[in-house]
Amino acid sequence: MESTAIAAKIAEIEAEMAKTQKNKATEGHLGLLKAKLAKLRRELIDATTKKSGPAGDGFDVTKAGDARVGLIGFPSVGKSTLLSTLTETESEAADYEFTTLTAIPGTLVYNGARIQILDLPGIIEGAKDGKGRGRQVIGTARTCDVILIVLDAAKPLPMKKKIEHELEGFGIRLNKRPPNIVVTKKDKGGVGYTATCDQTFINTDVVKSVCRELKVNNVDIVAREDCTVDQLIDAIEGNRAYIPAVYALNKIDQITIEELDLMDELPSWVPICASHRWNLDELLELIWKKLDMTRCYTKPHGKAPDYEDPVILKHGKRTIEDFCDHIHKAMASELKYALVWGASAKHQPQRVGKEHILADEDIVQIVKRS
Ligand SMILES: Nc1nc2c(ncn2[C@@H]2O[C@H](COP(=O)(O)OP(=O)(O)OP(=O)(O)O)[C@@H](O)[C@H]2O)c(=O)[nH]1
Ligand SMILES: [K+]
Ligand SMILES: [Mg+2]
Repeated sequence: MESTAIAAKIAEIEAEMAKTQKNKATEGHLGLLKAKLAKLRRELIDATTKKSGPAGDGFDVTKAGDARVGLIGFPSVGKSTLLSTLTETESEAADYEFTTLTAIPGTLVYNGARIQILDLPGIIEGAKDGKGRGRQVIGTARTCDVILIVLDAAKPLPMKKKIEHELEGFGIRLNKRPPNIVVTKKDKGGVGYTATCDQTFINTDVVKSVCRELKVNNVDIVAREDCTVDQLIDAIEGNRAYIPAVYALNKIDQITIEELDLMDELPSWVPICASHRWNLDELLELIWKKLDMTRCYTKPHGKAPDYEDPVILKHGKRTIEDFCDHIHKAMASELKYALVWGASAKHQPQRVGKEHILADEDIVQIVKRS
């Protein structure tokens, strides 16, 4: 199917879902519609990727530094103003929509880490289905370690919902973890389903019809937590990007204190004013927390630790071996043991091997085999 035909079909199903009341009797039908949607969206993503090659997935900007943060939002919410404020890069800002037409990278050094910030064109409703440069923007969002959703503080909620809908439709899951469902595809034997705990939303019938709709005919599925149909579909599809998100509510200079007080309550939200540099410290702190990176300081034998230039380790890659790999390729194979001072050490220093997991701000001395 052509992209536009797929997009039309998607809109049709979304309309039917909106019309369908949510209750026990319609659960199966809704599950089926969700599976249909997932399949169409997969086709749509494939159509984009195949037509324009690998770069067509997003903008052609090389990843640089220790992490990438992308600015996503409707036009004119202040993304470019924010990029220019946070980094040395100047990205044109103006009071008309679609000022920014491509991805503009800037760099920020925070806690010794080099963070690439990507200013992106504004997205609009229907972006995931090919409107404007939306699909390219969302494709780029998939490559980010944190997505910074920029909203206008004057009307944040409807915008937030719409943007989340666009990102979700492209397989991005914000501030969520992958569901605990084990999916094992196989060559024959049909659909097998078991659950290790009580299930509120799914059962054998639901699993079978969802699999049929997704054209996954031979598979074993084990649900290891109480999961929704959406989570089931995500687990079967398997190409979801689980990315932490921060919501920046920009232009708080234009709202009242009372309105501001209400917003402070929401998790992952930071009210800011990019043009006056208000509250950017809190924003960066939250981004840093969501990036979940570990700083480790090297300590050459007989010298003080180097606090200026930490080794930055990413989430899930924080062993001594990862630390060695960061310094140079052969280091891990030359390692005899390491001495570690800090939160991960049982005593100061602790002598550890390759598998030891480091904590933020640990100090590491590598001892090589002679
Ligand atoms: N009052 C106020 N205006 C702001 C703030 N931040 C940005 N603006 C203004 O909002 C307008 C849009 O800003 P941009 O930075 O171009 O917004 P954008 O999101 O990059 O827009 P597009 O690239 O067109 O999607 C400009 O006139 C900015 O000066 C803010 O914190 N407060
Ligand atoms: K603008
Ligand atoms: Mg812009």
